[in-house]
Amino acid sequence: MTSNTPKEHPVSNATATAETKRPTVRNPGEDLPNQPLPVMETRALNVFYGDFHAVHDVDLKFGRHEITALIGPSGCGKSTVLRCLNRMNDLVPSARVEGTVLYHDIDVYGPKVDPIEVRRHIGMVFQKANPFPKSIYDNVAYGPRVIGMKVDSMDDHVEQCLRSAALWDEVKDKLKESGYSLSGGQQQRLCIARAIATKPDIILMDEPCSALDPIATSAIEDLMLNLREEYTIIIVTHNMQQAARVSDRTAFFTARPDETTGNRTGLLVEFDKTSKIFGTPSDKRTEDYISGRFG
Ligand SMILES: Nc1ncnc2c1ncn2[C@@H]1O[C@H](COP(=O)(O)OP(=O)(O)OP(=O)(O)O)[C@@H](O)[C@H]1O
Repeated sequence: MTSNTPKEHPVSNATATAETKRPTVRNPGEDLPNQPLPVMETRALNVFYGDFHAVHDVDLKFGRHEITALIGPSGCGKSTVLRCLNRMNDLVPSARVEGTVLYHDIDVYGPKVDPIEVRRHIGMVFQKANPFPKSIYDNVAYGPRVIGMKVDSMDDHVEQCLRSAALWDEVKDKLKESGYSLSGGQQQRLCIARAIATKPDIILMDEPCSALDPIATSAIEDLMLNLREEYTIIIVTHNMQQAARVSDRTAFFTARPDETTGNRTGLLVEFDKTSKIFGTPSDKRTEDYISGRFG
């Protein structure tokens, strides 16, 4: 991210050595500070598509090495908020962002910030697995090569990324085969390996399991809990059980219709520890949603 960007940002994957990794994976919500120690933050985030006000005044803090789930009914702006975090909305011509998005106190929409660099630090995994039409090996090696990332051995790096994505044992004998030859769940893990290959700090996941069966979903959820030891993860999910199973904190959004136009603008209702949101939410709208009375 231009000269403003710290070269060695504090939670860089590159600095996570074997000694600094925690020996066991903690359970979601375990050992959680009351307030997140934010890696990323939105302040009064508003998003418009043309004249349509899609998201209103979102203030959120995403804690380091935590999984934050964004939940809420369809159209409340979860994906829109997620895409603002790594400037993916720049690719939508009608999209306009107001407010502030901070990454390690750097304004990601600042005039000197390069969106490509933002996306290098803040990777993304999409709803539908989208491997490149390349070999399994090249899917992982592509990003590091394109950005000229220095690695001692690309073979070792590819292996490490595939191991981190819990895919190595299944593909180590067919690295030259196409990424398309894998099952849907394996393709999604390949996309996760690809996302971490450029050593991001944060991984955004937009409904990463919605196209997967329960077994593949379970594998991705286990993987997320492991990845959280090194990365900060922000996930959009429609699956409330999934949010409850994997996330440390949950943000519940809803959509409020405009009285004159009827357009529905998304807003953040409540953000708290996941155990609180699913146990004793503070807002009736959250309670209605998680108990299935609405949405
Ligand atoms: N590219 C776009 N152009 C115009 N409007 C958009 C665009 N993307 C999203 N919207 C609108 O913005 C609002 C929020 O959409 P968004 O996809 O962020 O919600 P969501 O909560 O993620 O929904 P879902 O759960 O159905 O995926 C919706 O009204 C949607 O129609």
